[in-house]
Amino acid sequence: MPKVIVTDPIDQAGIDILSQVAQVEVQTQLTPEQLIAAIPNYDAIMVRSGTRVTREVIEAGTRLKIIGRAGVGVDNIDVPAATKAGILVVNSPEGNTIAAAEHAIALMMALSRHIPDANASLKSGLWKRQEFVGVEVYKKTLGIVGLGRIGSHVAQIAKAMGMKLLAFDPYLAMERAEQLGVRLVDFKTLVQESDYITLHIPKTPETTHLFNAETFSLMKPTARLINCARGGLIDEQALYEAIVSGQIAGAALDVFASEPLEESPLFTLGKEVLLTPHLGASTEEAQVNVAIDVAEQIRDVLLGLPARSAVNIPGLQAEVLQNLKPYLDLAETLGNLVGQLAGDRVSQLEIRLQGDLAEKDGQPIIVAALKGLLTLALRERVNYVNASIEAKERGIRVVETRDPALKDYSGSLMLTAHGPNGIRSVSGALIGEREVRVTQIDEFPINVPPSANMLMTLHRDMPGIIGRIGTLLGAYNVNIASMQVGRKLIRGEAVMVLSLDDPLPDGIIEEVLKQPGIRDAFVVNL
Ligand SMILES: NC(=O)c1ccc[n+]([C@@H]2O[C@H](COP(=O)([O-])OP(=O)(O)OC[C@H]3O[C@@H](n4cnc5c(N)ncnc54)[C@H](O)[C@@H]3O)[C@@H](O)[C@H]2O)c1
Ligand SMILES: O=C(O)CC[C@@H](O)C(=O)O
Repeated sequence: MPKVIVTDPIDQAGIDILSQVAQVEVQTQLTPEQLIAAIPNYDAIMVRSGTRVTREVIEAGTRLKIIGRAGVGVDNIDVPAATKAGILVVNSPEGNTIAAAEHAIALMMALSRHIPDANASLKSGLWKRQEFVGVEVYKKTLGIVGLGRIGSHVAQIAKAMGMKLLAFDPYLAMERAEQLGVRLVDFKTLVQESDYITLHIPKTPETTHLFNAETFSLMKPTARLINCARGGLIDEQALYEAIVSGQIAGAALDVFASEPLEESPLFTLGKEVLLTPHLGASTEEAQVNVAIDVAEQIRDVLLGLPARSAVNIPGLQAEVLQNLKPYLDLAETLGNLVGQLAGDRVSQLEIRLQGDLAEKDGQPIIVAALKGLLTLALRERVNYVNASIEAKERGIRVVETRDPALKDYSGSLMLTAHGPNGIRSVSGALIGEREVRVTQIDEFPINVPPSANMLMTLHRDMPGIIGRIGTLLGAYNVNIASMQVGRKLIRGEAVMVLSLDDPLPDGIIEEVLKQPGIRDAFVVNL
């Protein structure tokens, strides 16, 4: 039974799902060193934001197939290292959207009305009404940086509260902003015109310290900044100085450059600063959502099914995989076959999508073909996650071409590889819905189903050749399941493909090559 380790508090609903297919161990107090020592025993790890899944953890995780992040941000996971190792990373892109958006709004309101300080003051026995006079958000301008899932929901709530909305999101279509009643502006305009600014962007090199001393100098002295997205988007020291100097009015932060936050100059400030310990996703509902969402994906992947929210194989979403599955099998088979023909160190692979297949998304089919090709060298170390990276690292140039006019099958695929054995090509198609057929090898038309043990010859078409090969295999006690010959001209060059019930014993290829008329012979395992 596979083993899954859960290293952050996860709702029981998720543990129950994992337990359907795996032995689950919950260990939420591990040090980084203890995690590295433990990880070789597990097939999957499930985390929230509390565990750092570093390169060292990934490299030690020799059995790992999947890393599940019960939440959105994957900045605590070394995704490139996981991709390189062929480990799938999945998250829950929507499970905590509402929770995070509501927390941002809660922070904005609590900051505006000094609720935490007023509460603490009253509980300490004081009745100070004058000290906690706040400001209204009605008719104020809210600048939303990042109008994705959470930013959009914040926009909807803020609109209902009577706020004017601006957004900065260079990757968003104008129509989407219009639908939400938000004016898309450049960053400087947003910073200068907003009374409140709320951040809903990922942390990337481009967004790190987006709010720094220079940004604060552009903001209104009455402006307040909310960050419920990621630590590191704000230069916290510069924020402290901007508040102390009166450059801006205040800030409410849920996330910090270093977590858990143990010391900060912001701790010394009063009601103009409001801090929560990364609680954006901490609602009962969100924790159930993300736990179920990610646990289901881990369960499915351990059962050999696709994941619906894979972070490191964009383009291979579950529905796409389901629809394309027969074609992925075809591409993988042909990739493997053409690799065996072209020899080690293929420098270029051309993938030609023909007929109806030319209308489909080529990316997953290319990945499957590369997986088939690289399986020859990398065996089980290559998969859909790392096939493209491994191909790139090996200097394999990938060329995608399309020929919708070719209608010999409803959809067919031709792969051409440049390798030490020259430029070799194979074609294949699906018979019915999902039966793979190899339909051409180099220039020779054939029609063979792939099988685990195959013998292929290139030879001169001449009487007696089929009989001699049959007799030779018989002498080695190898049973022939099916045989196909393809040729372009009578007594010209030809190809023979035999599907065998038994593996070919060592030394037989040398014997085949000695037969008259045989130009080349290969064992092919598909
Ligand atoms: N505090 C929490 O507990 C909590 C909970 C959930 C999510 N989050 C964080 O909130 C953030 C937003 O999550 P989401 O689900 O809305 O993500 P999303 O991917 O749906 O939206 C992000 C938006 O940011 C935009 N964007 C990217 N780079 C940008 C840039 N340089 N400038 C402006 N816009 C940019 C994208 O175009 C996108 O529209 C993430 O960082 C996520 O990790 C925090
Ligand atoms: O795990 C958490 O509670 C935080 C999750 C949040 O930061 C996210 O990016 O989804």
